[in-house]
Amino acid sequence: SFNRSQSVAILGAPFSKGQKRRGVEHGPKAIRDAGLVERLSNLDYAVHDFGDLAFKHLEKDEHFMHVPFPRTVGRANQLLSGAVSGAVGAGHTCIMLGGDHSLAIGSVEGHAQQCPDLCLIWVDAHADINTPLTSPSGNLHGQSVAFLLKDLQNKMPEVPGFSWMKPFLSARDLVYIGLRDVDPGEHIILKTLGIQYFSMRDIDRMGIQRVMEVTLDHLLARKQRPIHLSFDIDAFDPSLAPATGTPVNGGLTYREGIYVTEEIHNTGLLSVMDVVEVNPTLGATPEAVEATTSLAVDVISSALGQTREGAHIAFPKIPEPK
Ligand SMILES: CC(C)[C@H](N)C(=O)N[C@H]1CN[C@H](C(=O)O)[C@@H]1CCC[B-](O)(O)O
Ligand SMILES: [Mn+2]
Ligand SMILES: [Mn+2]
Ligand SMILES: [Mn+2]
Repeated sequence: SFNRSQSVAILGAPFSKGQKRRGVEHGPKAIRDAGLVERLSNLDYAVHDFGDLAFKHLEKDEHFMHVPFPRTVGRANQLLSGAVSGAVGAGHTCIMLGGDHSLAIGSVEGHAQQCPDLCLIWVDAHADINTPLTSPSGNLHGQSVAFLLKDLQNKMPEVPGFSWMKPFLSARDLVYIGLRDVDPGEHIILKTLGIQYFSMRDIDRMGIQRVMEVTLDHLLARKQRPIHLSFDIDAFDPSLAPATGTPVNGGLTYREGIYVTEEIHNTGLLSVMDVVEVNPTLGATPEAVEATTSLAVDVISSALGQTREGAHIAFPKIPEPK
């Protein structure tokens, strides 16, 4: 059976072609510069930083319909898939630092190569479940989930660059938390597929404790299995995470976001976590960038076991004078 490893692998994915704003490719460096490795080393993990993947920009990469850079995005995700599969296969808990949210295609696919029974928790202001036929922008960071779901395959065209993969996830194995900006095409997909989601209104009604209880029961009650947590920093309120490409008012409080990751840690089943859409060039001030990057470090640390009540690994008992 699956048990959480004591070693964590950090994978940097400096990639931006799933959307149109420059700068999100600098996310991995900005999150590391906010002290990620030190913070994780203080927890009971061996930390292996695998560095950043080297993505190639493909010269000939014409639009597919209104979708930009399909082959570049597809190839990047093919590379990321192999890296995530390797890290999980080597027994690490894997932290993937984005980069834009199109990277979840490769991250979840690579994870599923090792853990085909994985479940996916998508924390985001957005559903990222447009198909090329419903997408208002064509940007692939708003379509990631549509590439993963078996239930959507007769609604998906063949997108150039993605022939290396096939869909593997069932709609029942996915839960959304934090939705507050869902496109019409996404809404009909969520309703038609009966996908379990908790919008910001649901969080207001139920409270985050009940949302997590229902989420983890929905995904784990029948069978314990590895969790893939795909965390878009724009799930947080823009007052907390301003340096991101598609901010939407009325997001998660700091305490709600940390409660989500504490509960996921406490399952002992976290296997891969994506932290995406940190764009250090979009902060209005250095303080705004720092707030966003340190929030990313906090949420990763919490998912890996940092607790608000403290811990005493270093002190087996209260020290006594000689
Ligand atoms: C684009 C603006 C006008 C809108 N408020 C916005 O953000 N919209 C979201 C929702 N659907 C859009 C799309 O599919 O292009 C945008 C994707 C965001 C992707 B994500 O990874 O950041 O979650
Ligand atoms: Mn988002
Ligand atoms: Mn997203
Ligand atoms: Mn975003």
